[in-house]
Amino acid sequence: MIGYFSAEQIRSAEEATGDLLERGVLMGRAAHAVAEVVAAELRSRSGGCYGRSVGVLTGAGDNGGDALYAAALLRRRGVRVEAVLLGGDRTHAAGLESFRRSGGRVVESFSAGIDLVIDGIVGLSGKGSLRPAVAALVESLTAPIVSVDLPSGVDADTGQVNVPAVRAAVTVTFGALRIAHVLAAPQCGRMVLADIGIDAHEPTLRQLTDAEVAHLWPVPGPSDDKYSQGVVGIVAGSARYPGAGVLCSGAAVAATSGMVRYAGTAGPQVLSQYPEVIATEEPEDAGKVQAWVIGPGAGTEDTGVRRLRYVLDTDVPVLIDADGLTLLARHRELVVGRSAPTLLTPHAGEFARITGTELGADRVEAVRGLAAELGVTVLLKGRATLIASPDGDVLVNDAGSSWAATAGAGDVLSGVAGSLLASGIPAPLAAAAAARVHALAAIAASAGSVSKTAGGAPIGASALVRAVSPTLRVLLSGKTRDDAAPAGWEDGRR
Ligand SMILES: NC(=O)C1=CN([C@@H]2O[C@H](COP(=O)(O)OP(=O)(O)OC[C@H]3O[C@@H](n4cnc5c(N)ncnc54)[C@H](O)[C@@H]3O)[C@@H](O)[C@H]2O)[C@@H](O)CC1
Ligand SMILES: [K+]
Repeated sequence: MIGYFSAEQIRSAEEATGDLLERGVLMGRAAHAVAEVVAAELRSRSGGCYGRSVGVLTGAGDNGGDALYAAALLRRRGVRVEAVLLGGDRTHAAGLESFRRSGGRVVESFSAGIDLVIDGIVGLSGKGSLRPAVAALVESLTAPIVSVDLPSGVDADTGQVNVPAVRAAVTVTFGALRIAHVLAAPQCGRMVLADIGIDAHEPTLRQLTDAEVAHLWPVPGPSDDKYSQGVVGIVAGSARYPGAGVLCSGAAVAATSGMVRYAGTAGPQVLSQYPEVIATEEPEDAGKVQAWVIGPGAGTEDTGVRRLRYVLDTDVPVLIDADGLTLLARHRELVVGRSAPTLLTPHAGEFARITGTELGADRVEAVRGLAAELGVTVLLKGRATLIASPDGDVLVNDAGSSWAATAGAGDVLSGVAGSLLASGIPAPLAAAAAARVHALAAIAASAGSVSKTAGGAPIGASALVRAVSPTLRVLLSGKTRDDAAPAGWEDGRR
């Protein structure tokens, strides 16, 4: 499990160190970590440290203090350092003194040809857009940037990326990851987490590791058969959108060894691609299932409402997506008080349709609010997908790429998550594990190989379905012994 913490949680953890914080020990450690990362970047980008030049941008707080102390340490390695003090006379005094003593120069603007910039404008206390003068300077930067704690202009708690904000090549943070490091991951570049001797507990957001996903993924045991592993029913696709039924069913077939039933008018198209699926026209005729997926391409007319009412009246988990969410927005009462879990998987537009208001900057609060209000699990899609349980717990998955931003990719996610629900995995974990595998499959499909992690080409959702199995093969290859289970996750299974 990877934890992400709010600014307040980080401050409390820092305060809990008492003496260390007051004596500036933590800042010294932070500066040391920044200097190490900058030195390594200089070596890899320009072949060494000595004689290279680094520009430092400082604001009015301790973030600038970290940057100035780091620059003083770099000066001792023969790096030329110059600083633009954007915080004026509120610049961190002791940091500035150390910087000056080391031979650092304070300048109005950077010399031509600097090799790298240290961004110490704002960190945890940054709020709102960067001041206009600062913004203009940030926009003019061309050298690679190492951000201290957070890329300036990115909100620590919501991950909101103001315009402009620093786009870092590397971000060095301290003690524990901040929420913005996952919600605004593309802005942060490579993350380095330095141990400065603080302990933060009970993160606001948690992300499953690949090992945890592998551990909870269902694989058939010696006494399993097609029924015992969970049967998922898919109500998706229509005469107008048969493809949604095909993609959703195909993803469900690939995700687990359990059985897939299909209910809708796209049965012939589904069967032509996946003959292992059992198809009927109506969910009432489908036979017993352990979970339902309803909505992708299913249409929003009266038959849709009737089918939605039918599946929500059952006592098995139900995943509602796409057209199902549009119908739900008009009949929210249908999910309230269900005995079995309900999982909603909206994108931002569908989320706004259900809540009646546009998603604001604070996606975590929004998704948590809807989950609590309806008593359901909500998976809000995005580059960083958020999954909120009714009890307020929030999981996150950073997709690591945006290749899955393509038509039909949501249908694939529903199919994968639905088959996990049918296998008995609790809704939040099923949603998070599905999001993780979906993201890994998108990268693999785009790269053309599961072993390649970089490069790639645009993909369609069919390629994404085909990549599910190879992705799982790699993911599950580490799942050999029960004692390889990460602590704390055994209890996650029902
Ligand atoms: N507290 C500690 O023990 C430690 C703190 N550390 C550093 O201290 C940082 C937090 O320092 P501070 O709380 O002093 O605050 P910051 O340095 O994040 O911000 C300083 C000031 O910048 C101004 N500001 C806010 N938003 C702005 C904007 N949009 N544009 C321009 N200026 C803006 C405000 O006046 C704010 O108080 C962390 O991010 C980290 O880098 C590290 O040294 C580790 C230890
Ligand atoms: K910063």
